[in-house]
Amino acid sequence: MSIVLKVEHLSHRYSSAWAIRDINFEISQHGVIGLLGSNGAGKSTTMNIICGVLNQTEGNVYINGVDKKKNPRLAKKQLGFLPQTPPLYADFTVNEYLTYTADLRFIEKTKVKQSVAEVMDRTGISHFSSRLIKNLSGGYRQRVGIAQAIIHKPGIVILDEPTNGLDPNQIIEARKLIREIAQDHTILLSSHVLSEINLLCRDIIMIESGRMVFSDSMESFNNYIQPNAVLARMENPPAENELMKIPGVTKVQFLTDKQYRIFFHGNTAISEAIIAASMQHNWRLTEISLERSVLDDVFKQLSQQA
Ligand SMILES: Nc1ncnc2c1ncn2[C@@H]1O[C@H](COP(=O)(O)OP(=O)(O)OP(=O)(O)O)[C@@H](O)[C@H]1O
Repeated sequence: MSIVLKVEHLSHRYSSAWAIRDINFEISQHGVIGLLGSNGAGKSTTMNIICGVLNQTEGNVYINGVDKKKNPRLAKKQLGFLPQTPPLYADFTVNEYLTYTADLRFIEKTKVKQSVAEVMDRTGISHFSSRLIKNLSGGYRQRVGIAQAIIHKPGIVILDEPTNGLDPNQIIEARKLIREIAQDHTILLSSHVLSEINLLCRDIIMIESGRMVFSDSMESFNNYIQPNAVLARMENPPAENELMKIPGVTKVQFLTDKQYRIFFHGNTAISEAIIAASMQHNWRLTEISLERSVLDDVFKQLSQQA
């Protein structure tokens, strides 16, 4: 299987401080790969280097086998990029902007019109072709941003926090579009939200404080990370101190007057204990599920296991 993106011993230093140190990974097939890390972990720095916006201090990036340092123009031809702030021109119409980006991407003059029409269709923005970008909603602007990233049909598409700042409906639409695009592109997508990566990605690369702390399939990540909270709903809800009496429970958070996040320590049979207590005291438990998405705890677990 051919390797679409290879990152080798990548490090970067801004003035005196290192932002990333010795990042290594390979991506070799279609689908979405998640780059997870908290704010300031080094996601944008890594992506900006891969895309040629920033030159690394150390290490190498190969796109479809092409060394980005030695042959940047050829490497960048095979890559599409949506930075955290989409590079849109507010006073252009969608059609004008995409025609301009087609030109920047060296699409042959005779094929520009067709490429713009195709990409607008692909990203669901054809009906806004003549609208000024400044008059589009956030969700549609993001679609235009994704359209410019795939107009030249690159092998790999880099999306830096693509759902950040969108409202819940726009997030659902953006995820749907990303899944569709992933059918014939490899996508590297960054986020600081674990549930986002969990929903969209096949594989996960996790960085923290500039270091890579995990790289494997989403499935192994979920098996590796021990759950440490339970989400529960009770129709006859007990007081916090009643729940704290269950062995292993360390903290109780009220989400609504009937819903709780119950943190526990080292006991995966906690659900059984909560169910038993609910039966005994008639709390009328109607929903219960294990939660793995509290990012700070994930980092803590990974650094303890490293
Ligand atoms: N231009 C810069 N000059 C100096 N330091 C920088 C610069 N850009 C980023 N940094 C620092 O490098 C580290 C990594 O930042 P980076 O933006 O790559 O993280 P991130 O994971 O993308 O975070 P966020 O999700 O907040 O964008 C941070 O400590 C940040 O403060």
